[in-house]
Amino acid sequence: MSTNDEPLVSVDNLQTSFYTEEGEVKAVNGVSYQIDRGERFAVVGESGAGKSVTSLSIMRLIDDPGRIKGGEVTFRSASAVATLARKFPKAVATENNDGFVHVTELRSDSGSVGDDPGATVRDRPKQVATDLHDGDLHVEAGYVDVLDASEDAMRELRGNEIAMIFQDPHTALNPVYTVGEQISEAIRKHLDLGDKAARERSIEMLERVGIPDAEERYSDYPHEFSGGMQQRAVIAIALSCDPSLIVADEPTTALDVTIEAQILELLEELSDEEDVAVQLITHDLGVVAELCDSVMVMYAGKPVERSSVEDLYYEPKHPYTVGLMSSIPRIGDKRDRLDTVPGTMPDLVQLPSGCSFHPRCPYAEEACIQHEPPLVDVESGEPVEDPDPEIHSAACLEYTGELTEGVDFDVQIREDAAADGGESV
Ligand SMILES: Nc1ncnc2c1ncn2[C@@H]1O[C@H](COP(=O)(O)OP(=O)(O)OP(=O)(O)O)[C@@H](O)[C@H]1O
Repeated sequence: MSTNDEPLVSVDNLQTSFYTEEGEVKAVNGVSYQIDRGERFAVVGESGAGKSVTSLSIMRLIDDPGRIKGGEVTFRSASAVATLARKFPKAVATENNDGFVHVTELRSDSGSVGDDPGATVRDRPKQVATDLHDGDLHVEAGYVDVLDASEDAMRELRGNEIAMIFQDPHTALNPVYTVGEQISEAIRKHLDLGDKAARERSIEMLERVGIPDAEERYSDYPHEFSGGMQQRAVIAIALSCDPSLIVADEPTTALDVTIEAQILELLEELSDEEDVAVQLITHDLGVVAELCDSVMVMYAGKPVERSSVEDLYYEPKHPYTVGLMSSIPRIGDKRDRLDTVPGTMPDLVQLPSGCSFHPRCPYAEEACIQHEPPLVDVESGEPVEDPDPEIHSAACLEYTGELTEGVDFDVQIREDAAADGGESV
Protein backbone atom coordinates (compact mmCIF):
# COMPACT_ATOMS: atom_id res chain seq x y z
CA MET A 1 0.00 0.00 0.00
CA SER A 2 1.31 3.42 -0.86
CA THR A 3 1.64 5.68 2.17
CA ASN A 4 -0.67 8.10 0.37
CA ASP A 5 -3.50 5.65 1.05
CA GLU A 6 -2.68 5.72 4.72
CA PRO A 7 -4.19 8.29 7.09
CA LEU A 8 -3.07 11.88 6.78
CA VAL A 9 -2.66 12.17 10.54
CA SER A 10 -1.96 9.32 12.94
CA VAL A 11 -1.85 10.00 16.66
CA ASP A 12 -0.69 7.17 18.86
CA ASN A 13 -0.87 7.18 22.65
CA LEU A 14 -0.34 10.93 22.94
CA GLN A 15 0.35 12.19 26.46
CA THR A 16 0.65 15.84 27.43
CA SER A 17 0.89 17.16 30.98
CA PHE A 18 1.17 20.54 32.68
CA TYR A 19 3.48 20.68 35.65
CA THR A 20 1.81 23.04 38.10
CA GLU A 21 2.22 23.81 41.81
CA GLU A 22 -0.72 21.53 42.48
CA GLY A 23 0.97 18.69 40.64
CA GLU A 24 0.97 17.08 37.20
CA VAL A 25 -2.18 17.95 35.24
CA LYS A 26 -2.63 15.02 32.87
CA ALA A 27 -4.47 16.98 30.21
CA VAL A 28 -4.01 14.38 27.46
CA ASN A 29 -3.53 10.92 28.85
CA GLY A 30 -3.15 8.34 26.08
CA VAL A 31 -5.06 9.53 23.04
CA SER A 32 -4.94 7.73 19.69
CA TYR A 33 -6.81 8.55 16.49
CA GLN A 34 -6.38 8.91 12.75
CA ILE A 35 -7.68 11.33 10.18
CA ASP A 36 -7.87 10.51 6.49
CA ARG A 37 -7.36 12.97 3.66
CA GLY A 38 -10.50 15.05 3.28
CA GLU A 39 -12.10 13.55 6.41
CA ARG A 40 -13.93 15.75 8.91
CA PHE A 41 -13.12 14.49 12.37
CA ALA A 42 -14.62 15.89 15.56
CA VAL A 43 -13.16 15.92 19.04
CA VAL A 44 -15.99 16.51 21.47
CA GLY A 45 -16.38 16.76 25.24
CA GLU A 46 -16.98 19.16 28.09
CA SER A 47 -14.70 21.99 29.03
CA GLY A 48 -11.41 20.66 30.39
CA ALA A 49 -11.68 17.27 28.61
CA GLY A 50 -8.38 17.89 26.82
CA LYS A 51 -9.68 18.72 23.34
CA SER A 52 -7.63 21.87 22.78
CA VAL A 53 -4.49 20.45 24.35
CA THR A 54 -4.76 17.45 22.01
CA SER A 55 -4.89 19.76 19.00
CA LEU A 56 -2.15 22.05 20.24
CA SER A 57 0.01 18.98 20.89
CA ILE A 58 -0.29 17.69 17.32
CA MET A 59 0.79 21.13 16.13
CA ARG A 60 3.55 21.19 18.78
CA LEU A 61 2.21 24.38 20.32
CA ILE A 62 2.52 23.38 23.96
CA ASP A 63 4.36 25.91 26.12
CA ASP A 64 5.67 25.82 29.65
CA PRO A 65 4.59 24.47 32.08
CA GLY A 66 3.29 21.95 29.58
CA ARG A 67 5.22 19.13 28.00
CA ILE A 68 4.39 16.41 25.49
CA LYS A 69 5.47 13.39 27.50
CA GLY A 70 5.03 10.65 25.00
CA GLY A 71 3.36 9.14 22.01
CA GLU A 72 3.74 9.50 18.30
CA VAL A 73 2.22 11.89 15.78
CA THR A 74 2.71 11.18 12.09
CA PHE A 75 1.77 13.54 9.30
CA ARG A 76 1.73 11.83 5.90
CA SER A 77 2.03 14.23 3.06
CA ALA A 78 4.29 13.99 0.05
CA SER A 79 4.26 17.78 -0.42
CA ALA A 80 5.25 18.42 3.21
CA VAL A 81 8.04 15.86 2.96
CA ALA A 82 9.33 17.38 -0.29
CA THR A 83 9.31 20.92 1.14
CA LEU A 84 11.01 19.91 4.39
CA ALA A 85 13.53 17.67 2.61
CA ARG A 86 14.59 20.52 0.38
CA LYS A 87 14.90 22.96 3.28
CA PHE A 88 16.28 20.64 5.94
CA PRO A 89 18.16 17.86 4.09
CA LYS A 90 20.00 16.76 7.23
CA ALA A 91 16.61 15.94 8.77
CA VAL A 92 15.87 13.30 6.13
CA ALA A 93 16.05 9.79 7.57
CA THR A 94 18.19 7.27 5.70
CA GLU A 95 19.22 3.69 6.36
CA ASN A 96 22.21 5.04 8.30
CA ASN A 97 20.94 8.32 9.69
CA ASP A 98 18.08 9.29 11.97
CA GLY A 99 15.77 12.04 10.88
CA PHE A 100 12.20 13.22 11.25
CA VAL A 101 11.51 13.53 7.51
CA HIS A 102 10.81 10.13 5.96
CA VAL A 103 10.78 9.59 2.20
CA THR A 104 9.07 6.30 1.44
CA GLU A 105 8.52 6.60 -2.31
CA LEU A 106 10.66 8.62 -4.67
CA ARG A 107 10.58 8.91 -8.45
CA SER A 108 13.33 10.37 -10.57
CA ASP A 109 12.95 11.81 -14.04
CA SER A 110 16.50 10.81 -14.84
CA GLY A 111 16.65 7.18 -13.78
CA SER A 112 16.96 5.09 -10.68
CA VAL A 113 16.71 6.45 -7.13
CA GLY A 114 18.48 3.48 -5.54
CA ASP A 115 17.40 1.41 -2.54
CA ASP A 116 17.54 4.22 -0.04
CA PRO A 117 15.35 7.11 -1.22
CA GLY A 118 16.20 9.12 1.91
CA ALA A 119 19.91 8.97 1.06
CA THR A 120 19.21 10.10 -2.52
CA VAL A 121 17.25 13.09 -1.26
CA ARG A 122 19.92 13.94 1.30
CA ASP A 123 22.55 13.92 -1.43
CA ARG A 124 20.57 15.99 -3.93
CA PRO A 125 18.13 18.15 -1.94
CA LYS A 126 18.07 20.96 -4.49
CA GLN A 127 16.74 18.52 -7.09
CA VAL A 128 13.63 17.74 -5.04
CA ALA A 129 10.53 19.12 -6.78
CA THR A 130 8.07 21.08 -4.63
CA ASP A 131 5.08 23.33 -5.32
CA LEU A 132 7.52 26.21 -5.59
CA HIS A 133 10.54 24.58 -7.24
CA ASP A 134 11.09 22.36 -10.23
CA GLY A 135 13.29 19.34 -9.81
CA ASP A 136 13.84 15.86 -11.14
CA LEU A 137 13.28 14.05 -7.81
CA HIS A 138 9.59 13.64 -7.00
CA VAL A 139 8.54 12.58 -3.52
CA GLU A 140 5.53 10.34 -4.08
CA ALA A 141 4.94 9.39 -0.46
CA GLY A 142 6.42 9.97 2.95
CA TYR A 143 5.73 11.27 6.41
CA VAL A 144 6.93 13.69 9.05
CA ASP A 145 7.52 12.49 12.58
CA VAL A 146 5.93 15.53 14.23
CA LEU A 147 7.06 15.01 17.82
CA ASP A 148 10.68 14.71 16.68
CA ALA A 149 10.64 17.62 14.25
CA SER A 150 12.71 20.75 14.83
CA GLU A 151 11.01 24.07 15.67
CA ASP A 152 11.95 25.47 12.26
CA ALA A 153 10.38 22.52 10.50
CA MET A 154 7.22 22.85 12.60
CA ARG A 155 6.93 26.52 11.66
CA GLU A 156 7.11 25.47 8.03
CA LEU A 157 4.46 22.80 8.55
CA ARG A 158 2.08 25.10 10.39
CA GLY A 159 0.60 27.49 7.94
CA ASN A 160 1.69 25.50 4.90
CA GLU A 161 0.21 22.12 5.63
CA ILE A 162 -1.74 22.56 8.86
CA ALA A 163 -3.85 25.68 9.24
CA MET A 164 -5.73 26.82 12.32
CA ILE A 165 -9.04 28.54 12.90
CA PHE A 166 -9.90 29.63 16.41
CA GLN A 167 -13.07 30.56 18.23
CA ASP A 168 -12.79 34.28 18.05
CA PRO A 169 -11.96 35.65 14.61
CA HIS A 170 -11.51 39.07 16.18
CA THR A 171 -8.33 38.03 17.97
CA ALA A 172 -7.00 36.16 14.92
CA LEU A 173 -6.98 39.31 12.79
CA ASN A 174 -4.67 42.24 13.39
CA PRO A 175 -6.76 45.43 13.78
CA VAL A 176 -4.12 47.73 12.26
CA TYR A 177 -3.82 46.01 8.87
CA THR A 178 -6.52 45.65 6.24
CA VAL A 179 -8.07 42.23 5.86
CA GLY A 180 -6.65 41.95 2.34
CA GLU A 181 -3.11 42.79 3.46
CA GLN A 182 -3.29 40.07 6.08
CA ILE A 183 -4.30 37.45 3.54
CA SER A 184 -1.64 38.70 1.10
CA GLU A 185 0.99 38.56 3.82
CA ALA A 186 0.15 34.91 4.53
CA ILE A 187 0.28 34.12 0.82
CA ARG A 188 3.58 35.96 0.25
CA LYS A 189 5.16 34.19 3.17
CA HIS A 190 4.11 30.71 2.16
CA LEU A 191 3.84 30.77 -1.59
CA ASP A 192 6.71 33.03 -2.53
CA LEU A 193 4.56 35.31 -4.69
CA GLY A 194 5.14 38.97 -5.52
CA ASP A 195 2.85 41.75 -4.28
CA LYS A 196 0.57 41.88 -7.29
CA ALA A 197 0.09 38.12 -7.60
CA ALA A 198 -0.46 37.83 -3.83
CA ARG A 199 -3.11 40.56 -3.98
CA GLU A 200 -4.87 38.82 -6.86
CA ARG A 201 -4.84 35.51 -5.05
CA SER A 202 -6.13 37.20 -1.85
CA ILE A 203 -9.09 38.64 -3.74
CA GLU A 204 -9.77 35.20 -5.19
CA MET A 205 -9.65 33.74 -1.69
CA LEU A 206 -12.07 36.37 -0.37
CA GLU A 207 -14.44 35.48 -3.20
CA ARG A 208 -13.91 31.79 -2.50
CA VAL A 209 -15.08 32.17 1.10
CA GLY A 210 -18.13 34.15 0.07
CA ILE A 211 -17.19 37.78 0.76
CA PRO A 212 -19.23 39.93 -1.62
CA ASP A 213 -17.44 42.73 -3.54
CA ALA A 214 -14.13 41.11 -2.64
CA GLU A 215 -12.03 43.63 -4.55
CA GLU A 216 -13.44 46.59 -2.60
CA ARG A 217 -13.54 44.69 0.70
CA TYR A 218 -9.82 43.87 0.30
CA SER A 219 -8.98 47.29 1.72
CA ASP A 220 -11.37 47.13 4.70
CA TYR A 221 -10.03 46.87 8.22
CA PRO A 222 -11.23 43.96 10.38
CA HIS A 223 -13.60 46.20 12.39
CA GLU A 224 -15.42 46.99 9.15
CA PHE A 225 -16.28 43.29 8.79
CA SER A 226 -19.09 41.58 10.73
CA GLY A 227 -18.17 38.62 12.99
CA GLY A 228 -19.21 36.11 10.33
CA MET A 229 -17.21 37.93 7.64
CA GLN A 230 -14.19 38.07 9.93
CA GLN A 231 -14.39 34.31 10.41
CA ARG A 232 -14.66 33.92 6.61
CA ALA A 233 -11.51 36.05 6.29
CA VAL A 234 -9.72 33.84 8.84
CA ILE A 235 -10.77 30.80 6.81
CA ALA A 236 -9.41 32.54 3.68
CA ILE A 237 -6.04 32.99 5.43
CA ALA A 238 -6.11 29.34 6.51
CA LEU A 239 -6.89 28.16 2.99
CA SER A 240 -4.61 30.49 1.11
CA CYS A 241 -1.61 28.24 1.63
CA ASP A 242 -3.33 25.11 0.41
CA PRO A 243 -3.25 23.14 3.67
CA SER A 244 -4.12 19.45 3.87
CA LEU A 245 -5.46 19.79 7.43
CA ILE A 246 -7.45 22.56 9.08
CA VAL A 247 -7.67 22.45 12.86
CA ALA A 248 -10.78 24.39 13.86
CA ASP A 249 -11.19 25.03 17.59
CA GLU A 250 -14.81 26.02 18.33
CA PRO A 251 -14.92 28.02 15.07
CA THR A 252 -18.55 29.06 15.41
CA THR A 253 -19.02 29.53 19.15
CA ALA A 254 -18.70 33.32 18.93
CA LEU A 255 -21.17 33.60 16.06
CA ASP A 256 -24.94 33.80 15.97
CA VAL A 257 -27.14 30.95 14.76
CA THR A 258 -27.58 31.81 11.09
CA ILE A 259 -23.95 32.76 10.63
CA GLU A 260 -22.86 29.59 12.44
CA ALA A 261 -24.76 27.46 9.92
CA GLN A 262 -23.23 29.41 7.02
CA ILE A 263 -19.69 29.00 8.31
CA LEU A 264 -20.17 25.26 8.85
CA GLU A 265 -21.56 24.99 5.33
CA LEU A 266 -18.53 26.85 4.00
CA LEU A 267 -16.11 24.56 5.84
CA GLU A 268 -17.95 21.51 4.52
CA GLU A 269 -17.89 22.80 0.95
CA LEU A 270 -14.20 23.72 1.09
CA SER A 271 -13.23 20.43 2.64
CA ASP A 272 -15.16 18.54 -0.08
CA GLU A 273 -13.84 20.61 -2.95
CA GLU A 274 -10.22 21.00 -1.88
CA ASP A 275 -9.93 17.60 -0.17
CA VAL A 276 -8.84 19.30 3.05
CA ALA A 277 -9.22 17.30 6.25
CA VAL A 278 -10.75 19.08 9.24
CA GLN A 279 -10.14 18.39 12.90
CA LEU A 280 -13.02 20.14 14.62
CA ILE A 281 -12.91 20.78 18.35
CA THR A 282 -16.26 21.45 19.90
CA HIS A 283 -18.45 20.88 22.93
CA ASP A 284 -21.50 20.99 20.69
CA LEU A 285 -22.81 17.71 19.27
CA GLY A 286 -25.17 19.68 17.02
CA VAL A 287 -22.15 21.18 15.23
CA VAL A 288 -20.60 17.71 14.95
CA ALA A 289 -23.75 16.37 13.27
CA GLU A 290 -23.76 19.26 10.86
CA LEU A 291 -20.16 18.95 9.67
CA CYS A 292 -18.33 15.77 10.57
CA ASP A 293 -17.88 12.19 9.39
CA SER A 294 -16.33 10.68 12.49
CA VAL A 295 -15.99 11.61 16.12
CA MET A 296 -13.97 11.00 19.26
CA VAL A 297 -15.59 11.80 22.60
CA MET A 298 -13.06 12.78 25.26
CA TYR A 299 -13.38 12.72 29.02
CA ALA A 300 -10.63 13.62 31.50
CA GLY A 301 -7.86 13.47 28.91
CA LYS A 302 -8.89 10.18 27.30
CA PRO A 303 -11.08 9.01 24.46
CA VAL A 304 -14.19 7.32 25.88
CA GLU A 305 -15.96 6.65 22.58
CA ARG A 306 -15.00 6.65 18.92
CA SER A 307 -17.22 6.02 15.93
CA SER A 308 -18.76 7.42 12.81
CA VAL A 309 -21.01 10.40 13.52
CA GLU A 310 -24.04 8.39 12.44
CA ASP A 311 -23.34 5.53 14.85
CA LEU A 312 -22.70 7.96 17.67
CA TYR A 313 -26.05 9.63 17.09
CA TYR A 314 -28.14 6.54 16.62
CA GLU A 315 -26.31 4.20 18.96
CA PRO A 316 -24.16 5.97 21.53
CA LYS A 317 -22.47 3.41 23.73
CA HIS A 318 -20.76 5.27 26.56
CA PRO A 319 -22.92 6.61 29.41
CA TYR A 320 -21.04 9.94 29.15
CA THR A 321 -21.92 10.27 25.45
CA VAL A 322 -25.52 9.42 26.27
CA GLY A 323 -25.47 12.22 28.85
CA LEU A 324 -24.09 14.64 26.27
CA MET A 325 -26.74 13.53 23.80
CA SER A 326 -29.66 13.84 26.16
CA SER A 327 -30.47 17.30 25.00
CA ILE A 328 -28.66 18.01 21.77
CA PRO A 329 -29.82 21.44 20.85
CA ARG A 330 -30.63 22.52 17.38
CA ILE A 331 -27.68 24.08 15.71
CA GLY A 332 -26.82 27.47 17.13
CA ASP A 333 -28.69 26.96 20.37
CA LYS A 334 -26.31 28.39 22.95
CA ARG A 335 -27.82 26.76 26.04
CA ASP A 336 -25.22 25.00 28.07
CA ARG A 337 -26.51 21.59 27.18
CA LEU A 338 -23.60 19.87 28.86
CA ASP A 339 -25.18 20.73 32.18
CA THR A 340 -27.28 17.69 31.47
CA VAL A 341 -24.52 15.42 32.76
CA PRO A 342 -24.68 16.02 36.51
CA GLY A 343 -21.38 16.69 38.27
CA THR A 344 -18.12 18.07 36.95
CA MET A 345 -14.94 16.94 35.26
CA PRO A 346 -12.58 15.43 37.85
CA ASP A 347 -9.35 17.04 39.03
CA LEU A 348 -6.81 15.99 36.40
CA VAL A 349 -4.05 15.97 39.01
CA GLN A 350 -5.82 13.28 41.02
CA LEU A 351 -8.03 11.24 38.81
CA PRO A 352 -10.65 8.99 40.40
CA SER A 353 -9.64 5.31 40.58
CA GLY A 354 -10.89 2.94 37.90
CA CYS A 355 -13.09 4.65 35.33
CA SER A 356 -12.62 8.44 35.60
CA PHE A 357 -16.32 8.88 34.84
CA HIS A 358 -17.55 6.56 37.61
CA PRO A 359 -18.40 9.30 40.17
CA ARG A 360 -20.87 10.79 37.66
CA CYS A 361 -22.10 7.61 36.06
CA PRO A 362 -25.62 6.46 36.88
CA TYR A 363 -24.63 2.86 36.09
CA ALA A 364 -21.36 2.69 38.05
CA GLU A 365 -20.72 -0.54 39.96
CA GLU A 366 -17.89 -1.68 42.21
CA ALA A 367 -15.91 -2.90 39.18
CA CYS A 368 -15.89 0.65 37.77
CA ILE A 369 -14.13 1.92 40.92
CA GLN A 370 -11.56 -0.87 40.67
CA HIS A 371 -10.78 -1.18 36.96
CA GLU A 372 -9.95 1.34 34.34
CA PRO A 373 -11.89 0.36 31.23
CA PRO A 374 -9.87 -0.03 28.05
CA LEU A 375 -11.22 1.28 24.75
CA VAL A 376 -12.86 -1.81 23.23
CA ASP A 377 -14.79 -2.75 20.12
CA VAL A 378 -18.38 -2.53 21.38
CA GLU A 379 -19.37 -5.64 19.40
CA SER A 380 -16.54 -8.00 20.33
CA GLY A 381 -15.30 -6.49 23.59
CA GLU A 382 -11.75 -6.79 22.20
CA PRO A 383 -9.33 -3.92 22.89
CA VAL A 384 -8.86 -1.61 19.92
CA GLU A 385 -5.12 -1.37 19.41
CA ASP A 386 -5.07 0.67 16.24
CA PRO A 387 -7.67 3.41 16.09
CA ASP A 388 -9.79 2.09 13.26
CA PRO A 389 -12.45 4.57 12.14
CA GLU A 390 -14.65 1.67 11.01
CA ILE A 391 -14.82 0.23 14.51
CA HIS A 392 -17.26 1.66 17.02
CA SER A 393 -15.36 1.60 20.30
CA ALA A 394 -16.07 2.68 23.85
CA ALA A 395 -14.19 2.66 27.16
CA CYS A 396 -16.82 1.19 29.48
CA LEU A 397 -16.77 -2.08 31.40
CA GLU A 398 -20.21 -2.84 29.96
CA TYR A 399 -18.46 -3.90 26.76
CA THR A 400 -15.82 -6.04 28.43
CA GLY A 401 -18.58 -7.96 30.20
CA GLU A 402 -17.48 -6.83 33.65
CA LEU A 403 -20.71 -5.15 34.76
CA THR A 404 -23.33 -7.20 36.55
CA GLU A 405 -26.30 -4.87 36.14
CA GLY A 406 -25.15 -3.35 32.88
CA VAL A 407 -26.10 -0.04 31.38
CA ASP A 408 -29.63 0.64 30.37
CA PHE A 409 -30.51 3.52 28.17
CA ASP A 410 -32.68 4.11 25.23
CA VAL A 411 -31.82 6.78 22.73
CA GLN A 412 -34.27 7.82 20.12
CA ILE A 413 -33.39 10.35 17.48
CA ARG A 414 -36.02 11.98 15.38
CA GLU A 415 -35.03 11.37 11.75
CA ASP A 416 -35.73 14.93 10.70
CA ALA A 417 -33.87 16.37 13.71
CA ALA A 418 -30.73 14.33 13.07
CA ALA A 419 -30.32 16.01 9.73
CA ASP A 420 -30.37 19.51 11.10
CA GLY A 421 -28.38 19.04 14.21
CA GLY A 422 -30.14 16.23 15.98
CA GLU A 423 -32.39 16.08 18.94
CA SER A 424 -32.61 13.09 21.16
CA VAL A 425 -35.57 12.13 23.24
N1 LIG B 1 -1.15 26.31 30.44
C1 LIG B 1 -1.78 25.43 31.23
N2 LIG B 1 -1.38 25.25 32.50
C2 LIG B 1 -1.98 24.37 33.32
N3 LIG B 1 -3.03 23.59 32.94
C3 LIG B 1 -3.47 23.72 31.68
C4 LIG B 1 -2.89 24.66 30.77
N4 LIG B 1 -3.55 24.58 29.58
C5 LIG B 1 -4.52 23.64 29.76
N5 LIG B 1 -4.47 23.13 31.02
C6 LIG B 1 -5.35 22.11 31.58
O1 LIG B 1 -5.48 21.03 30.68
C7 LIG B 1 -6.79 20.48 30.76
C8 LIG B 1 -7.37 20.33 29.39
O2 LIG B 1 -7.59 21.62 28.82
P1 LIG B 1 -8.17 21.85 27.36
O3 LIG B 1 -8.09 23.30 27.09
O4 LIG B 1 -7.55 20.92 26.40
O5 LIG B 1 -9.69 21.44 27.53
P2 LIG B 1 -10.82 21.54 26.45
O6 LIG B 1 -11.46 20.19 26.41
O7 LIG B 1 -10.31 22.07 25.18
O8 LIG B 1 -11.81 22.56 27.13
P3 LIG B 1 -12.35 23.98 26.61
O9 LIG B 1 -13.56 23.61 25.79
O10 LIG B 1 -12.71 24.68 27.87
O11 LIG B 1 -11.24 24.61 25.85
C9 LIG B 1 -7.59 21.41 31.67
O12 LIG B 1 -7.68 20.83 32.95
C10 LIG B 1 -6.77 22.65 31.72
O13 LIG B 1 -6.92 23.29 32.95
